[in-house]
Amino acid sequence: MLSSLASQTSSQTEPAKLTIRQVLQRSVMLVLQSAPREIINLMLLSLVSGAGPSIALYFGKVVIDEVTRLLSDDLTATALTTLLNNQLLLTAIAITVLLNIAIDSLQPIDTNLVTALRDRVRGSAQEKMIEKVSTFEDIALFEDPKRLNLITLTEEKSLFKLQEITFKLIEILTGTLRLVPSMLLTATIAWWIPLLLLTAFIPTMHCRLKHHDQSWRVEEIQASLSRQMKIYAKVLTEDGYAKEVRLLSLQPILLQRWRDLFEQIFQEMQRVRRSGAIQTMSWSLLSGLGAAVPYVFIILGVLDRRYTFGDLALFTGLILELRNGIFLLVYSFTGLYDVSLGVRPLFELLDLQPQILSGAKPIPSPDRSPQTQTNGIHINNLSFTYPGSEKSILQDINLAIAPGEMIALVGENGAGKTTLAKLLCRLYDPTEGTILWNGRDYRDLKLDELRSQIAVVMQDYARFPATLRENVGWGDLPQVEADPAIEQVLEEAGVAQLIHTLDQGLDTPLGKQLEHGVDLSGGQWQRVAIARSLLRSQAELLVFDEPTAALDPKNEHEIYQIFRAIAQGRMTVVVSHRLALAKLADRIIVLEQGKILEAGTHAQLMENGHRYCEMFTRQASSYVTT
Ligand SMILES: Nc1ncnc2c1ncn2[C@@H]1O[C@H](COP(=O)(O)OP(=O)(O)OP(=O)(O)O)[C@@H](O)[C@H]1O
Repeated sequence: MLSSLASQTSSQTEPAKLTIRQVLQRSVMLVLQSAPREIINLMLLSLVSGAGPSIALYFGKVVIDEVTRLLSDDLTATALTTLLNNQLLLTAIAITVLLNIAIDSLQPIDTNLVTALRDRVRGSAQEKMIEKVSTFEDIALFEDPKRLNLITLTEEKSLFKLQEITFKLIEILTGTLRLVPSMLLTATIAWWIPLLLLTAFIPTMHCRLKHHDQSWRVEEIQASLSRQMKIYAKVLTEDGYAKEVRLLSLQPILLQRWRDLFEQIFQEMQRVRRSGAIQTMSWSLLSGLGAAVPYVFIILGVLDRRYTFGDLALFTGLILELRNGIFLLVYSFTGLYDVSLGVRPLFELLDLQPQILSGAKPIPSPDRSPQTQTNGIHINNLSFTYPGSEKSILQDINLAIAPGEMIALVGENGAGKTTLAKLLCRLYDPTEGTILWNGRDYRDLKLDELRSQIAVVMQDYARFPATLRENVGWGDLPQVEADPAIEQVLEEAGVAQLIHTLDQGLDTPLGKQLEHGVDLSGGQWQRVAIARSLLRSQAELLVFDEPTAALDPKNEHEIYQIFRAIAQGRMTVVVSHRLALAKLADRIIVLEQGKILEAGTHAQLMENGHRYCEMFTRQASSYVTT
């Protein structure tokens, strides 16, 4: 029943597949919002570059006809005088020359605008994507392969394709402006010519659309392969893995896996590309033949003296222009379809709705009435299954944390301790049951208010590639410039000396990724993470998940005292395998396979002689023997 509920809730947030029309509409809106000025300027330019060639062709015909007419008359004056005296010829030449100059000289402006447009659109789409992913409250976004594939497709395809959509739209505009005058002029030769040319392109168009569909389906299917490739590339190239990859000589095997995946993706794409190219080529022959018919028709017309030489130059130029226009439009339209398929993941990602939603109610103050049972945190009948998983991790947990109480969660690896800590921070919601804060359901509370009341040191705490000041100050943003407060928490966490040993003190960049960045030892990083949580002095709940894992036993003891001191008057949950730390707690909760096995003070549990006593005795003896 639990699993069906989990799969039901995860399917509720499945993004609805958007139609190509919806993708196009949203892409156009996004492009217009990102770069309105560039779009207007490009449209004006398209007017000139689109309609210009046909107009130039028409005036070219006027020149040829006028020259032919003049040649058929007996010329008495010199050629130059004849030309200078002929108003029509001069005007037609001037317009043709000016149009050609305009078309050529606008090219650099066009390139400039297109580049600016591309950068703006990419920047704006990327910003939307980063904002969405980073503000998505649901941590499960990073644990669901389908959603991870969506992020990969967006990063690797959509952002590029969105830029292309812009160019395709401009191309379509230019193509249409190019097509309309040439179509009208061609129809003056014979009405069936534009129709014939258009019809001849239909199979090519159909074939290209089908090909794009097939290629995109292959890309979608291969998104998970491409994500695997990224994972291997990451392991091979990032510093977090560098030492062990070298020590274990993993490069050949991982590189081979990367190559195999690349080859698999490449071969499949090649197969689709090859079949698409063959089909499109075959149908292009038909459209080529379609263009030959009107060409022959015009030559016959000139031989029959129905058309002038000017007509011959105009009509052959026009047919070429028309064919190019149709060609451009067909390729732009089918390309537009292709890029819309590629942009779709971006909008699907933007449409994703988190399951963790903020409530509307503020954090309630403790109830001052005597004998109240509501204050503090109450976990009632809580069960939990990770989204997309079938396995129940926590079952029927009932636990109350009184104001000011410190509890320790202990148990074997995989017992569910970290999971319970994450639920207390509302990184997930329980699958069944509730967590109450001063009597009010977590889900009803304003999420930012709730989170501001919690200070956390996670098992996999973040090592921000930022300065020491930021690594601590981001624990409580308003205090990021408050040097005395930052210095004090560094002191409490036992790393005050860092300020003096690092070249730039608090403003020293930490982490080797940063220029002039300094790396810290594992224990120093952990203390910086502890200092970060200590800065959040207003927090009512402290959650420490293995906060001393990287500390040496001598210093660990000093940290225990700090925890005890800062836990005074606040609710504290410590997850630890170090039972000496658990011993400090007011109450110890032993978890086993997702259930509470026993609970009580250290003395009570030792007296019970069950699991905790066993674990403590084993650990104490191993400390003695080592
Ligand atoms: N994001 C996740 N998605 C699915 N299953 C998960 C996820 N995180 C943890 N689990 C599973 O939940 C179970 C409990 O994990 P948890 O980290 O809560 O255990 P723990 O008691 O903290 O263990 P440890 O002492 O090793 O830290 C494990 O079986 C683990 O495989």
